[in-house]
Amino acid sequence: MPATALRELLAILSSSIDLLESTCDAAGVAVPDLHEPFTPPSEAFRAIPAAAEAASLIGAAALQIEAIVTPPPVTLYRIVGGNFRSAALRAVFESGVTELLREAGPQGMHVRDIGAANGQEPEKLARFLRALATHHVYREVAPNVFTNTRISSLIDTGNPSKEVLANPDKKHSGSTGMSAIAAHHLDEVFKAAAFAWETLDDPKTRHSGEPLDSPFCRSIGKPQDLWAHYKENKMRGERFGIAMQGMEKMQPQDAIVTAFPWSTLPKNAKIVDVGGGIGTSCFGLARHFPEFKLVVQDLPQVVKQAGEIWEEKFPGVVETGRVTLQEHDFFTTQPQKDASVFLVKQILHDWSDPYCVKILSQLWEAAAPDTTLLIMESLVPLACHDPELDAPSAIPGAAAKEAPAPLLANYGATNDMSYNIDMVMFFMFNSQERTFLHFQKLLASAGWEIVKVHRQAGDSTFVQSIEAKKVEKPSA
Ligand SMILES: C[S@@+](CC[C@H](N)C(=O)[O-])C[C@H]1O[C@@H](n2cnc3c(N)ncnc32)[C@H](O)[C@@H]1O
Repeated sequence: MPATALRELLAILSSSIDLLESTCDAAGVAVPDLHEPFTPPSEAFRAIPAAAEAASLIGAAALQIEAIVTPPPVTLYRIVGGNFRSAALRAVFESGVTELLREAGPQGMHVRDIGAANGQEPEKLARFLRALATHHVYREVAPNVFTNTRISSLIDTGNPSKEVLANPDKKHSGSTGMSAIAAHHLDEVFKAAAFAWETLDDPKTRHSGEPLDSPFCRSIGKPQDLWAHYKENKMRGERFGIAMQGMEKMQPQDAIVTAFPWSTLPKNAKIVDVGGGIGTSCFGLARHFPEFKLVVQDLPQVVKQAGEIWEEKFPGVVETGRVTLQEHDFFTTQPQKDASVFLVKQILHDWSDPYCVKILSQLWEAAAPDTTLLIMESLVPLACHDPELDAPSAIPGAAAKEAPAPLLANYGATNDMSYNIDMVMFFMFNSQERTFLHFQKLLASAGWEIVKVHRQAGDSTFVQSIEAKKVEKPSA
């Protein structure tokens, strides 16, 4: 009798669990405990490529088995009801429940006591928490008594619950940034998402790539892009700055250091982080390559925030001139003409193709012949095998590792962060994440040629780095 998909998936599951356990045993690292709070060291196993691959296969196989055996309406409603759970998470998160549960410890806290501390209605809290506990975000350890899990602890600001509740606008200060990115997605992105169909249904905005035709603009009821919105809404703007650090936390620690062979550059190389935000990428570079000259460019209000954060993290480094924080609009002439590397991380995904060409053209004008353009973005994989990337001439690293059949080639929902971010880009900016071939064409149109794609060990990250060199600009 031929093996059924279920049996094939079980075989993948079983051999991958064996491999994960033996690899972790050999390396002396543990497979994380779902009930323990998240800590960065608990992710150590994922730095071992074999363990990371085994974990991806386990997740992909388990989710595919689940899709086969679960009643279809239940699976459908996991999608339909995604926003219901987002709303529940926002309610418990914004009312300081995660911090209260951290302080209560592993025995948990009764919703009555949570309500007494945060002023919320205990019964409503219990309903939200239970819905989330069903997905391992929080845990009901006894009737109406909840604790954090590895997942819910990710959005712990780490600050005392009293401070979080008394001063909610400042609660992300000093956090890892994960709480801020989640809060950003649960707030302005969540609301923008609700207007996706209205934007597509409207013939005036259906085919547009203009930022002001985004679902976000529809959600706030005015033609104002996110950056202008943040100038007006200081809390959201500051939260976004901290959220960018959270973005980094979703990737392997110091992913920037392995994103490119930095040590091949001259000791005093100048790295220009274009649209660098508060300079999150440069934190890692500053730590590992103390002789590099780092320039972080962004809009004025972000540069101001960056100044405060750099002073806190690396006191005095800006005064030494090792790190320059520069106000610069990347649609205008690039002032740095002697860059070894133009680092452009998670910028192009904010803009539709015609805008990206403008940004890339400014960099092309300022680049020396040996300047490297390093773009860090998600290279979105197809959900099936990508035959276009089979060609022997394909650029090294262009093709993502694909999962074996009968798994989805992209490892399914265990690897869906790039699709999440792609949706966010549409909601907020009317822009997108791109496939490798899309990037290749886009860069070529602005005079850049991709020479290599650097992928992280195990490729468990959702941000890859695309190395490109300046070539002749195609004639218009
Ligand atoms: C998604 S964030 C990425 C930040 C940073 N590269 C990172 O990965 O942490 C996009 C950044 O682009 C900046 N930005 C938007 N428009 C800009 C412009 N015209 N010139 C320079 N920076 C801009 C925003 O202020 C924001 O910091």
